[in-house]
Amino acid sequence: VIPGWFSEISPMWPGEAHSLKIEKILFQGKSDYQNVMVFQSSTYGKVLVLDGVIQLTERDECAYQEMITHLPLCSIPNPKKVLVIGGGDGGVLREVARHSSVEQIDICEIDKMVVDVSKQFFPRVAIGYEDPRVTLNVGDGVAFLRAVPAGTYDAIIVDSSDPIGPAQELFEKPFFQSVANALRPGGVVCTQAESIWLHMHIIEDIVSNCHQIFKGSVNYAWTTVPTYPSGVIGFMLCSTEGPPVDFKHPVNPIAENDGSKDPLKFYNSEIHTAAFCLPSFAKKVIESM
Ligand SMILES: NCCCCCc1nc2ccccc2[nH]1
Repeated sequence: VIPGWFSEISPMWPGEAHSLKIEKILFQGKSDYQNVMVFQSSTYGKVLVLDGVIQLTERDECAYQEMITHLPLCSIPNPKKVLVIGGGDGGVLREVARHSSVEQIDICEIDKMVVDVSKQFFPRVAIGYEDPRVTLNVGDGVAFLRAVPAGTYDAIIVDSSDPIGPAQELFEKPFFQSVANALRPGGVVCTQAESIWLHMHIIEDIVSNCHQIFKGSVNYAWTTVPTYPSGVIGFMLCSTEGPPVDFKHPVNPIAENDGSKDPLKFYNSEIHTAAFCLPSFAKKVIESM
């Protein structure tokens, strides 16, 4: 441990640890589910850490929040009802709210402390909660989805942490099945799907489960987030049987400057299409299934 530095040590990336210089620790707490910490870094703004793993930094959260949201929502013509599982920081809500066709935004986050800490320390991320279309449910996403009537949502975004800790069940087959049930025909899901540099085996399992459950299209996309180990993180994009969804060519363009307080910083239609281009070592696993 280097004094004055935070190192992100986790069994999710053995033998490596991304480090950020700490200016000041702003919050440390333990919720019913995990350790929660916020610190002011010297070059990435404020940083949110759960159980020692960086969830977001002010400097680069735009890449993750914009891509996990607009890859699915720009792939269907007229999203109206959207569900967010996880995403308690509010960043995905901020991005969903940019879509004027959306009428209802439900979110199910298990840890109230994440919501409260984000509102206190990350107001430009938690601004998503201010949209009148948003309903917050504090609880387990697995139970929430079991209670959702079949075919309710046009899109579901699973902004989870990793399969170590409270999000473990969000990577298992029964959960994917409950997501498929909650989507309308031709509805879409986008999930946080790890790193092709670090987690090809986890990705292989996720892609296999998705092919068994989602009878529309199944695609893997990825983006760059400098403060995530390996510098990249990916997304599973799937659609249920019904009107075909071509994830690679957005049908529903989002204005790159939609007049909101914080305009898009990362997503655009070219990077949407590019996100599905994979290096050969990943392509041969993912696209051969
Ligand atoms: N909203 C949570 C995003 C994920 C945060 C935790 C995390 N950090 C990662 C780095 C590389 C691959 C997967 C990762 N998962």
